[in-house]
Amino acid sequence: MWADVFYQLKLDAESAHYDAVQHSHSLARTLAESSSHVLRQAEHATQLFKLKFEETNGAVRLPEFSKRGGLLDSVMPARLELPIALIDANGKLVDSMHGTFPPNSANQAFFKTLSTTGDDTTIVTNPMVEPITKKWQIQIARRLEDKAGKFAGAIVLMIDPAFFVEDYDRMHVDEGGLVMLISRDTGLAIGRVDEKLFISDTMDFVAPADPVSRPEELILKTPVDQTQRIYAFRDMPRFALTAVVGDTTEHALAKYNSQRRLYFVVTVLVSIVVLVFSLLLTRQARRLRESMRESTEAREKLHAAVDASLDTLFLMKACRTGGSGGAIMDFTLVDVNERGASILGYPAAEALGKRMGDMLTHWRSEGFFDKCLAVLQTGEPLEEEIESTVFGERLWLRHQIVAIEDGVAITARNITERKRSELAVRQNQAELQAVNDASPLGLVRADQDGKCTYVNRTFEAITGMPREAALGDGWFDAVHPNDREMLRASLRHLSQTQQAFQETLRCVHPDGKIVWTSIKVAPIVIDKAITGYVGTLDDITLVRKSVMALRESESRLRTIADTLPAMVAYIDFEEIYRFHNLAYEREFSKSGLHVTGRTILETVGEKRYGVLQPFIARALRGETLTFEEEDDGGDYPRTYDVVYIPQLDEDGITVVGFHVMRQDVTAQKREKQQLLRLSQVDALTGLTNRAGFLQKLSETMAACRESGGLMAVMYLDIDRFKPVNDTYGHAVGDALLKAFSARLSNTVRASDTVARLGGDEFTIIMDRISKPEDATATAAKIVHAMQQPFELDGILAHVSTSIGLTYYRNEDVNPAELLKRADSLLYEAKQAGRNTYRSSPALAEVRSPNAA
Ligand SMILES: Nc1nc2c(ncn2[C@@H]2O[C@H](COP(=O)(O)OP(=O)(O)OP(=O)(O)O)[C@@H](O)[C@H]2O)c(=O)[nH]1
Repeated sequence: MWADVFYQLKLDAESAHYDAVQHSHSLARTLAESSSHVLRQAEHATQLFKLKFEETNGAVRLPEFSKRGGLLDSVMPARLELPIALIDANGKLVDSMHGTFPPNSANQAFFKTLSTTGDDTTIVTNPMVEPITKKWQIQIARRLEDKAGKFAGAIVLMIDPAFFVEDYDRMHVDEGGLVMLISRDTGLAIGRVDEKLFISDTMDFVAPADPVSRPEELILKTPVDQTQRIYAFRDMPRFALTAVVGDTTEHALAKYNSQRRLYFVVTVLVSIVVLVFSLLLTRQARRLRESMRESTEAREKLHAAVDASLDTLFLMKACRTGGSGGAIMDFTLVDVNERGASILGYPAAEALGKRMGDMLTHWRSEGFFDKCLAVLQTGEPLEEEIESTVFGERLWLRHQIVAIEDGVAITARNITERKRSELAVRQNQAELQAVNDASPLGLVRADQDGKCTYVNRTFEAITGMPREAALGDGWFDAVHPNDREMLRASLRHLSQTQQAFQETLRCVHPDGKIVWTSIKVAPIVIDKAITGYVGTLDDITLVRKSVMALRESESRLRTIADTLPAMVAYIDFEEIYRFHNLAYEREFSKSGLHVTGRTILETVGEKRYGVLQPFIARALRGETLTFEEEDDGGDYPRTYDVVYIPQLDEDGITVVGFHVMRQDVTAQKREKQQLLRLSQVDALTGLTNRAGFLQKLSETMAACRESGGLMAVMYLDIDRFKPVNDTYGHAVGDALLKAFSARLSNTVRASDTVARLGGDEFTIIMDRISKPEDATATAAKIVHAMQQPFELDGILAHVSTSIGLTYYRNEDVNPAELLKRADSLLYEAKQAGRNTYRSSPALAEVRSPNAA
């Protein structure tokens, strides 16, 4: 359609163009004729002048010729005031009007031609620029002769070409149309567009675009203005001019363009309509194809489904005696799937059209025919599961018989497997029943409302309630009245939380016997909803008795343990307190601790645990041990006697924990230390006695060995003490001993140990002396101090002392030997006359001023 439209438009365009050319050509012809007419009239005017000139023998003049109503006015309107000139035979300007002419034209070509040729013709020049007025002019000149026929001059008439194109209104040129005269020889052109006159000396044009069909058309090489036009021309051969008229393309093709727009609008509308219809048709066609494809697919699927179906499918039509209306004697197979055909033992194609009675041996004996007949006659479909013999094998079949038009459709499925599974399930259920009944636990199942749906034999035995009585809400009656509310509350809580619970409750037999049971109930949850409950019931009467006995035993044990003053605890292998008595609780509850369940480390803290850990490790290795634990964590330091006794497992080997017995012995220890201290003090003088001295000596020697320091030991004896005793009595002797002791203590350093070994013998331990001279100086000081008399209750006693002084520094000597060494030196001092000291020569020889 579009091709036709374009083709038609092409034809119309050509036709419109042709018409435009013809129209322009017609106007050009009019212009050419009009212009030729004017030029001819001008020629005619010159001829009239010539005639008049010759008639008047050269007397006629221009004003007379050009006057209104004169000769010129008869051929050319005088009002045009055409420039006109009269030139004599010498070329000299005789007269002129309405224009400026050269005074002499003898040298001009037209004059020479006219003067030399004898023809009575006009010379019409190409348009040219008039030298004086500078206007375009066409000059028309004619030879004048005298009576003798000799050249007498020339009449010259000038016509402005604008005159030809100004009068274009007669040509009905439309707005924007162009009217133009072109000089074929010079290319000079004058034209007009609307009111605007234009002159060009370069107007050029080419041959028509289609010289065959439109020979009148003309193409301008250089456009006159911006307007597109269709030009046509008409030659004026006599005057070497060409008349050109151009109609605007817009105007010339207006009708065509309007028609083209109409074509387009109509074509577009038609196209849209066609397109819409096409789309609708395409969509309909696609839907049709789709539905056909779906229908084909559905049919194929149905066939495939029927073929692949586990069901056998038979379509049968009634086979009657004597044609339609007769009694049905059998059914004829009209359609069957592959599975059905295989049961019949024929390929499907062969089986079609055969009677069922001929193909199935049990057709009538197993009642199939009668059933089909009944369905066909009553219209009631039949669905049942039957056991049948197929190819000698007993199979379970589920079949459905539905009436169709004058026949029946049978679908049958082999459900032997399912039937066997059901049997197996029933078998399993029976076994499960037996297992349930054999279970030592009572089992109860309830629906979502808590109504009992099942109990096993054990439940009956435990509760003394028969199954029938337990069903529904009956099972609650088996529970002791005091425990029923608790059970109901637990079931309510379970229904809200879906969390299983376990409770201990009592059951009451009809004879009043109480059975303690542990009941555990769990919900059956499907898709987050409770669909029922399962509970187990365990007879714990015996266990409970044992537990009660155990609790009683434990209680007794606790009572005993709590009455003990000692702290008693049991700690397991993980070092966690599992048991402790009241004393233990008192001890640790002071710091706010609850010990049971905590580890030893958590209970006693890191510091004490560091001390205890080695003992704990030994106990857990199976060692029974006793140790003394010092605790300085309280208000005052305390001492405990601790016993760890490991606890062995039943195998007698594995240590599972240990018992702790912890007793505060702080008071006993303090008493013991007091006794010890007293046993080492001399009763008379209050100084350290021999035992205390020997212990102190041993300790000081050990410290010296360790530090490498120097120590000194002095052995003193009072000189001539016996006479004091003898003279003044024993009491004075005692007083002297005390005074001696006091003076001795005052003479030495506070850190030195002064001891009385017995009688009048004393010792001094000088710990950590820097050099031997310190000790000898002290010995000398003592000797000197004791030379002073002692005033004893009015008695003045004069005694002195002798000293044996020895040293010790990391030697292999025991305390007794060291003391002996000092004693020997004392002896030496005595031997030396008393009142002096003797020291170990090995270390230093220091003598007092009185020393011998
Ligand atoms: N009053 C009193 N006398 C005591 C005590 N113990 C011992 N004696 C006496 O002290 C005397 C010690 O005598 P000696 O050291 O042998 O005699 P001495 O007179 O000091 O002689 P020298 O040591 O050789 O100068 C004895 O007579 C003892 O009976 C005591 O506890 N009190």
